[in-house]
Amino acid sequence: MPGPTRWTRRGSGAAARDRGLGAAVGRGKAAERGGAREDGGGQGAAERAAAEAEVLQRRWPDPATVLMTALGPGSRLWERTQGHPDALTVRLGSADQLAADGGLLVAAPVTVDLRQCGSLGLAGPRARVAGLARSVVAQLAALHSPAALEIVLISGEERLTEWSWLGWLPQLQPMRGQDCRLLLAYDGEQATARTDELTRRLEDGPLGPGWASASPAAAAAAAARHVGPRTVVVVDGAPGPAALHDTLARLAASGSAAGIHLLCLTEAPAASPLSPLPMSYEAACAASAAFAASGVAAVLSGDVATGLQIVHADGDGATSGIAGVTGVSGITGATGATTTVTVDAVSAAWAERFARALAPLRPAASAQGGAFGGSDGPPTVPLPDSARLLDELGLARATPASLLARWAAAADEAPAGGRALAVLGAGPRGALAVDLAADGPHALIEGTAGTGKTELLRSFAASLAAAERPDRLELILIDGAGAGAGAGEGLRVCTDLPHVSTHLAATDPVRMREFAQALSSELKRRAELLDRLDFTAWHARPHHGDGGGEGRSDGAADPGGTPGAPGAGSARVVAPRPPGDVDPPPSDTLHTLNLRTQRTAGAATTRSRPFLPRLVVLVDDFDALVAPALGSPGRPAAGSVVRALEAIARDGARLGVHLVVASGRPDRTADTVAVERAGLRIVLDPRPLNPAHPARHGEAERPDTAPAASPRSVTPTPAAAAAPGGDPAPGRGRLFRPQDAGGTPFQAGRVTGRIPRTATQRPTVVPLEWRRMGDPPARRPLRELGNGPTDLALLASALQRAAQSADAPTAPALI
Ligand SMILES: Nc1ncnc2c1ncn2[C@@H]1O[C@H](COP(=O)(O)OP(=O)(O)OP(=O)(O)O)[C@@H](O)[C@H]1O
Repeated sequence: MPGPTRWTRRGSGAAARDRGLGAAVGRGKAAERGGAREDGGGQGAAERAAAEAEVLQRRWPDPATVLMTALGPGSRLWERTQGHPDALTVRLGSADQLAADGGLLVAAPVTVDLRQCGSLGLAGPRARVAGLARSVVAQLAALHSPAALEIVLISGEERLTEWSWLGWLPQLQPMRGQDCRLLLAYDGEQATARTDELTRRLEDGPLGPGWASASPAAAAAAAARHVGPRTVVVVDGAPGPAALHDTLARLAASGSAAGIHLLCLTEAPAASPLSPLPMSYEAACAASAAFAASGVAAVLSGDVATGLQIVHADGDGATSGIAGVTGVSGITGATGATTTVTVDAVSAAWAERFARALAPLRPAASAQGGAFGGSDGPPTVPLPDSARLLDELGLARATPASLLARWAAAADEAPAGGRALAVLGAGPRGALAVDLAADGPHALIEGTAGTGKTELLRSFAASLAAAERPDRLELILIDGAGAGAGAGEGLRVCTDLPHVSTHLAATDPVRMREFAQALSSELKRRAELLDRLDFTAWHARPHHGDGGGEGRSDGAADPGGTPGAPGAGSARVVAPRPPGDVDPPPSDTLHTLNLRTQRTAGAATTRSRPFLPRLVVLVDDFDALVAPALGSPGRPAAGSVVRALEAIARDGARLGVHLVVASGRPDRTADTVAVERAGLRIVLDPRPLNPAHPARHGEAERPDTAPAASPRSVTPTPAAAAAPGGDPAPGRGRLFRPQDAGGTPFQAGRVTGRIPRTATQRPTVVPLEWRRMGDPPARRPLRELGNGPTDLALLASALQRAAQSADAPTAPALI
């Protein structure tokens, strides 16, 4: 950090002279001087100078123009996009300046480019420095959109009212997944949260974890290369311990390497004969370490502190001008002595009016590209510790009517053949969904023991079922470990879903072989039926007799109808699958509704078209099928089941058959076709992405660096078993789509939890206090009904009733 004694002032050789006259008077004097110059220099130079001054005024608008821009809103609103030549350049005031050709630029703007100076300190008597700071922040907010600039305030409770106008600015909304309502800090805890968020970005930036000790040259070089949105942090009397002040000082010195610029306010006597500039500057440095570390400082001057002098922290600008500062070199007065700058300042009422005008404005969606989060869509939010699938599905109160509406919408929107859409849970931008038809065709879930694979498969099944009618989507469930007596049969609870035609537990070799054979026959049947078409094309093709594609005719016109318009003939008639035994349904609900009776040959044969729903086969403990334990009952037949599944992996895409497998031992399954052909990969791993920061907020934004989160490998680690700082959080994972190397983090939605007491979704009322806006938002605690039904049971029951009223039968069981 440069010492306070190494300073350079710009703008005055006579600090005693306080212009303090306001712009109008200043302009009058300047005009006189300009007139004198005209006599000697000719009219042409004066006119050129006037025109040049006007251009400069337009380029760096004064406070009046800034306010009009917000109130309009004017065409200049948020004009400074990333890469704009004047981005992050703020006007501090105005001064008469000499043009290159000798003309006088009257009251031309004096500006500081934060990109070049890194951070800017503002020092002076409190009331005056606050007025200047308001003007600077308002310029930034008017000229830079929230997509290009975020503004953070770190202050103390004593400034609560003073900065309350910031609450209206859209730039204070958290856009990088910060865990707060607004980017504010009024106490030590909030200030620590904000500085943690900022320092993380530096650690992840070009200087890496050693950013704090990087040389000024390295920081400046990294800052020059920075692309992307910027952050201006207003530091005004930061609360908290000394360590926080040190961090702020380091941020002031090196933050620009990651696009972070501090605006540090501090109270100091105005530079005047009583307190010469060096003394005022040093007083300010002593009061604030962040101020001292700022690349450039503006110290108010004069008896009434309406002047301004600019100090460069390392003194390099002494002879050659200060990099990033315009308007102060060559300043001259009538006597030829350098003059002070007349400071820009606005009142609190001005700022309030300005900020309220911006409050309702948001950047157009087209302007958001490349902003925080890097892509279109809503801003990122931190992932919750747990998520309820039904909430993520938007089915908090799953009712048959809501499901019927969903299915009807699917018939309208989905491509021919229907969709296989599954919401996995909460993602950084809301519910995270995958479409097996579009993104798959197959999916792989990997994770060590207890990471939530079985639960995710259940949620996968439940969510697929909520998205499509049972006659358009069939589910087959396989418990690969199949230890018997319920153990290892984690998917059995899903057999209540009306879409499930068959459940196989790998316990009985005879049944397993039958199943494998039936599955292979089903593939063959589909291949024959489709002929050379693929599944979607087959459903889209015009049918003889009805003139329309099946995909549209079923359900679109009549959501309650049977798939395939009755009476339509198929080019090739293939016998529908014969009904077979199914595992005895464990559920009372199922018995009550007796939906399985619909899976009779009668139900199938009344359809004039062959029954061809999309089929998803979900397999838990796939590794146990690939490498069955010695002595496990299913071992002799496991190979036949695996071969049938591999046939799906190879040919399923064309046949409308998808595979979703979960493996706890990737080392055993890595070479299987099922794994190789999985377009969607999900890695469950409860560890924080960077163990050095267990409690990171906004990890959703982080690029993936942890080797265990690679889409191809899961390595059991002790850290996986227990996330530091608390219990392990099962269900935390990352989804890797093709061409998505970093993956998308998510918290898997739980579906076997008990229905929460709050399932009725009463509104929650939370008092919002300005001083608490920097806290994490209040979240409604999820309290489950201790002995109530599970969400899965609630959903299954609603699905059954919906299927019944839609007359949408399930496919006959495979065996
Ligand atoms: N998304 C989730 N939210 C909350 N709890 C979960 C979630 N997923 C799983 N759990 C809980 O974590 C525990 C382990 O889950 P699960 O059995 O699904 O893990 P697994 O990876 O299949 O384990 P194993 O490989 O040992 O079978 C269970 O108690 C389950 O209720």
